[in-house]
Order: sequence, then structure tokens, then C-alpha cells
Amino acid sequence: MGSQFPFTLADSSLGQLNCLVDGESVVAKSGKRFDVIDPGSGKSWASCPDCREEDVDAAVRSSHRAFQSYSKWTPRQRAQTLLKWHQEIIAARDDLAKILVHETGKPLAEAYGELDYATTFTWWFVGEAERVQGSSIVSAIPGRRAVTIKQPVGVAAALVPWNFPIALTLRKASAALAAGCTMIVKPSPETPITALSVARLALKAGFPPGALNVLTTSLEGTPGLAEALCLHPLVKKVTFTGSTRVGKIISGLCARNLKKSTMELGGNCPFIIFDDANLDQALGQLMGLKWRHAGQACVSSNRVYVQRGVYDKFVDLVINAAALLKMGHGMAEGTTLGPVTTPRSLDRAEEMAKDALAKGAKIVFGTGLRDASGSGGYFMEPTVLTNITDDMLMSQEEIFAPLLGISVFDTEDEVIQRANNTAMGLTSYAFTKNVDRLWRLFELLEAGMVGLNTGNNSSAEAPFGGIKESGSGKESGKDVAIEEFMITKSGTFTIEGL
Ligand SMILES: O=CCCC(=O)O
Repeated sequence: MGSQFPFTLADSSLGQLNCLVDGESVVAKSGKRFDVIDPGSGKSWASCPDCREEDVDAAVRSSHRAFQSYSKWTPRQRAQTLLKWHQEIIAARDDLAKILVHETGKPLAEAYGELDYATTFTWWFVGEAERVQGSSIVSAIPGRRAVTIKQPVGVAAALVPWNFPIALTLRKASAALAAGCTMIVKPSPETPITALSVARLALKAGFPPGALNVLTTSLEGTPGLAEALCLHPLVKKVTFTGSTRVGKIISGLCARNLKKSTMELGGNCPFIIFDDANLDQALGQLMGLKWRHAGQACVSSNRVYVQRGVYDKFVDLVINAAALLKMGHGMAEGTTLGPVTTPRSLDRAEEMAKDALAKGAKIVFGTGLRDASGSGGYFMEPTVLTNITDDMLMSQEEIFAPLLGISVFDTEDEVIQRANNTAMGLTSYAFTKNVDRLWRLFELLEAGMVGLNTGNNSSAEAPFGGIKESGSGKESGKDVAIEEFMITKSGTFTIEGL
């Protein structure tokens, strides 16, 4: 396996393309496989097992067996093994970055950026593993005391998206393993190999067989496999990152058996720039955020609101900065903007640009159309549109493509009302040098996270997660993320003679 790889791996064990169950390399019961496509060329470069419902039970039973022993490991043993895994991932950085580029399309520098971000999670949960604590309570009833302990919930299933496949696999798996849970990962059909690679490294680091299993499947197989995982009685927790539409389905499946779940769903994030902002600072943060992975991040700036006094100047700055982007294959020297990961994203982006133009928007940079050069890759030039209004699809839905739309606003009240006028509430960004306003915005913007003079607020140490239809639960951060994989048990004691 791995001979089709268009690049050489330093560690050839990472090129094994079968599922990992119970420490063994496993194929789908049907024997079928699906192709993994390089978005930068549109060509298949590997294939993975196309698992279906009938493959789920054996994987879950393996995770359950592993849970029986792994959950009894001391927190220190878990922390030490997580640390070894962290080191193995760092040692495999060059191989993982190349796989990431060929699965997602993102430029090599961004792939390294994702890996550096990803290993902040392994590192963070090394520390968290030993910091889980219960409490003791003096009862209102004489002679009684209560204590609480935290216990791992059991086998967890992770449904991981394609946009940050290593970072989000590690964000979920590190928390689960730190808590004492075992996990089955179902990666997206676009990005199965990164999940397989990091799971093999977990085995190498010393996690027991079955502690981290991976089942791969195609686009067609995804709904059935996800449903079978969510409904399996031995799966006690589901963590999902993806669209709000699918999140509602997954959440409904979990609700049938009152299963614990964490939902990291879509965003429609406002990015607000006031007249008194440091425009260079706002521009730098916007460029990093908007073009990161060709706009395909849930936390990407979806709606850019600029106050009237600096609107024209800021639009010019954005156009000049967009002109510096170099579109190309992620492995090509100097590329700063890769393709989108799926052709579906191109269809959607073209539809959004067309809708905006029909409703009065103006294209000031790019075309809003897919690249017609015949490269075969899923490219769209960076496109900047102005005169964006709230009735346009670009304002109402997550764009997930290199399309940047700019709206003008006049007052603070107006922009807060417009920013909050969405079912989503993942993250919001605001740029102003007025401290009182900054605090007001922090409190009044309806979002689980707010970036204040900051365009990147995702980090291992701060809780990550949305409100409203952007989801529920938190990943990363102190206590809250690990608790997503634990139950709290209280014990009440009656003590004679006290
Ligand atoms: O796309 C969702 C996750 C992005 C991030 O963790 O910053």
C-alpha cells in the first residue's frame, strides 16, 4: 500500500491505507474501497476501505474491550502516553504535512501551521489528564458528607470534518484519551489518511490496541456509518464537527438514547471594523482568517462590516492585499491560496457570487467563478465583493470558499443588531480602539467566542465552541473539554458519631 503516493514518506508505515481496528489493519467486509482525491489536481492518489454499517460492531466492541483496561490506567500513565504520542506526531511532521496537502489542498505552509496547532491539543491534554478533580461537600443533614468523582464515560465516537482533519482529530482524541475514554474516529471521505496516520502513531506511542480505532468510508457510506456509530449501545459519547444541517441529524440520533454529545457546527461569523480601528491590524487579521484554507473554516470571517468613515480606504487595502495571494497547488513553491477541497464547494461559491451580483453587489477583485485554466484542481481565484447586503446568500449562509464580501455600516447599535441577526453564534470579531465599546461588544455579540482586535481566537487553552445553532459543548480549554468525556458521580456517606 502507498505505492500510488505522489511523494515519498520518511516513515513508510504512515502509507498504510487500511482501517485500524484493535491495532490491526482491517478492510471493509464488502472488500470495497473508495478513492482519495488531490483537490489540487482533481486526481485520485490513494484508496481506503469503504466501510458500512456491518463494519461498525467489531470496531465498537474492540474499543469497548480496550476501555475495560484503559479506563483503569492512572491519569499519569495516560499523560505520559499522550506525551509520547505528541512527540511521535512532531517527529512525523514532514510526512503528515505532505499527506495533509494532498488530502485537503491547503498550501504546505498552512499544513505545517495546522500541525503546530494540532499538537497544542496533545500537549494541552497531557496537562489536563492529571488535573481532573472531584469535590467534597458538607451536607445539610447532620452526620452526612457527599463527594463527587469524575469517571470516563466509555467509548466515544468522533465524526471529524475535512477542513482541519489532524487538528480536529487531535482536539477530540486527546481529550477523550486524557479522560480515560477510548475512541473510534470516522474521518471524512476526503481526509481519511491523516486520521489513520495519527492513530497508527498512537499505537506506536503505547496506547493499547483498540484505544483509538479508525473506520474510513466514502461519501455514500458516511450517513449509514455515522448513524450506526451514534446508535450503537456501547458508544456512550459522540463528538461531531461539521455543518448545522448534519449536526441536527447527529444530535437527534444521540437524543434517541439520551447519549452525551458535543456539537461544533457552522458559523456565519461577523468581522466588524470601526472607524477608530487600527486598519493595518484589522487587515492583517482579516487576511489570515479569510484566506486560511481558501475560506474553509467554521471560524472564517463570513460577513465583513466596515464603518462608513473608513469603508473606501479599507476596501482598497483589501484589494491590494488580495492581489498578493498566489493561487496554486499546495506543494508548489510560494503558493498562499490552495484549491477548495471539494467540487461541491465550487458550485456553492459560484451560486453565492451570482446571487450577490443579482442583488446589487460589485466585484472589485477576482471573478467569483471557478478557475477555467484546465488544471483539473478545484480552484477559485480570491474574489472580493462590495455593496453586500443582509438579504444576500453570502450574508445568510456559511461561504466556505475564497469569497470575501464587504458591507458598510453607520452605528454601533446597527452593526450589533445586524451581526446578531443570524441563527448562528460561533465566533464574532471586532476591531476598535475604544475600550468601552470593546467591552460592550464582548458582552453583546451573540457568539460562543469573540475576537477583540484579534482574528484568530482558536487555541487549546481557551474553550472552543458556539451557541445558538453553532452547537453545544466545548472543546479545548481548562476542565470543560475533558469533562465532555466524563460523568460526575456523587457519593453520599452517613458517618456515625460525627
Ligand atoms: O473549522 C473549524 C475549526 C477551526 C479552528 O479550530 O480554528
